[in-house]
Amino acid sequence: MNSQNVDSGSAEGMDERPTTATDAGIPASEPVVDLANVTFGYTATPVVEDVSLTVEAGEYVAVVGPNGSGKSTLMQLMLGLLEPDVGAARLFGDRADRFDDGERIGYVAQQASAATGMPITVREVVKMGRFPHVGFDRLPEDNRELLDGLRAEPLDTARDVANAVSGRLSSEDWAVVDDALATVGMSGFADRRITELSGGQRQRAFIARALAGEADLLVLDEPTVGVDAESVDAFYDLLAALNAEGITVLLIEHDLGAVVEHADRVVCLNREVYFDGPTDEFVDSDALARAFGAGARSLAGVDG
Ligand SMILES: Nc1ncnc2c1ncn2[C@@H]1O[C@H](COP(=O)(O)OP(=O)(O)OP(=O)(O)O)[C@@H](O)[C@H]1O
Repeated sequence: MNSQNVDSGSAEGMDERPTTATDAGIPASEPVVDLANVTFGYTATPVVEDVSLTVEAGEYVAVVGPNGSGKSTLMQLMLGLLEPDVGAARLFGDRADRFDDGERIGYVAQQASAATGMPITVREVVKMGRFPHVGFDRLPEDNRELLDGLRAEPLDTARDVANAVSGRLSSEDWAVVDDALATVGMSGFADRRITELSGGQRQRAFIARALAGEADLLVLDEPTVGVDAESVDAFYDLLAALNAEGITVLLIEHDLGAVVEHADRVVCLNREVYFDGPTDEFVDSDALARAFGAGARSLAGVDG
């Protein structure tokens, strides 16, 4: 285990995170994302055409492409938020549009949209990550087991039932919340309002929410737009540490310099896939110029 706390180097909170696809309950052969010949258009004209790609558990994949090239649309197809006109999209082995295990996915939006109108504290944001895990689902399905629990450990079992009925977080849930805050280096900001944070801190709080939800896929849509350069570096260090723990990272990124530095694999899109492969091969290929047009000369300086 080598997770990092961005601020202090602590590895708290990551000990129980699955490290392999098999540990995570996913058959090793089951891709996290699987698109087969997917075509989609909002109108009769496709904005994503004949895209086939798979993302395996533990990968760090960046999707790049010019403005309007279909990146967000592709992400929505991957997550089952849009249905392909042609082809098939699968998520953790299920049809993406029928996938109902949402807590497995942590979504971090552009910070501009994440920032709006949330006068709640960081801890409250992170706590939301636990909501799918609380409630009746946590109680034993078998009544006999519940009765046995009441006999053997009446106080603990009664408290579990009360928590389930009220949807309250248990002390274990709060420990997960605190661990997630520590992992992203935000323990000291737990009681700060989310509106009173810098862009980079806010994005780390949203990552903590995903960790508290025990997500094993992180989907990030241009997460560092508007975040200052130093915080951007810390943010990517955090993503790398989480990926090293086995979390699959799927990143839409505008900043090609960051992609080249951090992602293992690049999918370069402009309606169709222009390139899909290891980042160093992308750097050496002509995919960038073809997808972005003749003006795209420098990886670090391209305005996607
Ligand atoms: N809800 C929608 N209804 C109709 N057209 C849409 C919708 N969303 C996106 N489009 C169009 O689909 C195309 C692809 O858009 P998309 O947002 O997927 O691209 P993108 O690569 O994410 O762009 P950007 O980098 O600017 O965020 C664009 O031409 C866009 O105008």
